[in-house]
Amino acid sequence: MFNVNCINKIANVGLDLFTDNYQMVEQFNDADAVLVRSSSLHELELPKTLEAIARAGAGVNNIPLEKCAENGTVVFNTPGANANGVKEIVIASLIIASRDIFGGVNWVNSCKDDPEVAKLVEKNKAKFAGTEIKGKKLGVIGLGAIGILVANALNKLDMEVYGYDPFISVDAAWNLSKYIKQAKSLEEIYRECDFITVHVPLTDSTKGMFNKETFAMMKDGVKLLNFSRDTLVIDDDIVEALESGKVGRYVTDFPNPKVCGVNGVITVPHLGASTSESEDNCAVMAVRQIMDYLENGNIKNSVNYPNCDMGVCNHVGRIAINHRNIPNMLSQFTSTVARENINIPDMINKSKGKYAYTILDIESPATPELANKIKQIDGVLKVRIIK
Ligand SMILES: NC(=O)c1ccc[n+]([C@@H]2O[C@H](COP(=O)([O-])OP(=O)(O)OC[C@H]3O[C@@H](n4cnc5c(N)ncnc54)[C@H](O)[C@@H]3O)[C@@H](O)[C@H]2O)c1
Ligand SMILES: O=C(O)[C@H](O)COP(=O)(O)O
Repeated sequence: MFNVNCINKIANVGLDLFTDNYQMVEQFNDADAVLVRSSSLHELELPKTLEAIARAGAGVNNIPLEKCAENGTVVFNTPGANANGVKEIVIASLIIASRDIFGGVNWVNSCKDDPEVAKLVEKNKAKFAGTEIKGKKLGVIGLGAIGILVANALNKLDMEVYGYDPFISVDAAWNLSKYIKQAKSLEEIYRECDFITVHVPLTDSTKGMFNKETFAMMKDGVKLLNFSRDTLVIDDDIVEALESGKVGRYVTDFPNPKVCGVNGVITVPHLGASTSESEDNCAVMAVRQIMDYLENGNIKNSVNYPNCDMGVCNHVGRIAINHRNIPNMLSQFTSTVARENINIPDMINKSKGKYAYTILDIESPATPELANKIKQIDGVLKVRIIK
């Protein structure tokens, strides 16, 4: 029986996939696997028994990835599962950044008791007029699951789209419309674009990427959309840029006390992925990945361990080992198994950065004694008997 703890609400269509071999538990410390959305796990102690964390979503800055890897806990996310939800809200946001729809709606509501409201509207509507997005230049920074959908969709709405992503994957590049112009540098995006939308993860290198210096390179009145993460943008600098007119509008999915209510800021309550479709997609993907890991030892879409797939075990036993990516690990595993006179008919070993993962299929039942011997090897972080 596997114990699963949900830290945030996870869509039922995902949870319903768990078989009778799984039970939901209230306590994080009792869980073999944890499902989470945006809650921060940074302050939590990780029980040694925690096998997996699945982030039902894309961003994993709320999870201590290295601490999890050291604990032998595999962290998954669900790439692309909520990308369409974000794409659609970005399209809406471009339009609300161009036309004062919110200002107009709020003003009409304030006139609701006036019997002459229809006449008033015709007299005052010019105050809320705007511009169209057709023909304007849009810079998309980060061409992953979301950035690609955004770039292609806005190009179809007749925007001139520039894309920037020095780490673009081959798959992503195949999916990018040939009409998207490749920006060779961020400066090119800043110099050219009327609208900029950012779709990169929050990392040490992207934190604060929008600041005084970068705003200075942008066109006057540029409109910035942030559906990625709060701290990509330096709050004091965006407020100053809005006050000076350098930035015309800032639409952000991440309200905070410094930007809420500031003139020119449109704050959305982190709604990018809050559609029933995105929530369902993320939950299903997260649950499937957890089940495959717990039941078969396979890793798909991990952000701290390598992908590793041996399918379902057709041999007598299977042992899965989370370990450091250092020399001589494999030969120590195989010789430990060989000393027990056990044959290894199949195996796989993959690495990702400092960490690696090995699955050994064996021709005898995997015993706790054998698992313990492997656990003693320096550099091993966790050993699991899968079968
Ligand atoms: N608002 C929301 O509800 C919501 C929903 C989903 C994702 N997000 C955020 O959006 C981010 C992107 O999501 P995704 O699904 O597109 O992820 P993704 O991993 O598919 O794409 C991220 C892309 O950013 C690129 N990148 C990384 N560093 C870069 C840099 N310095 N300059 C340019 N490009 C860079 C990567 O190469 C990758 O192609 C997530 O990390 C998350 O923070 C927010
Ligand atoms: O990174 C993500 O997937 C989004 O920010 C969505 O977060 P949420 O699942 O808390 O809505």
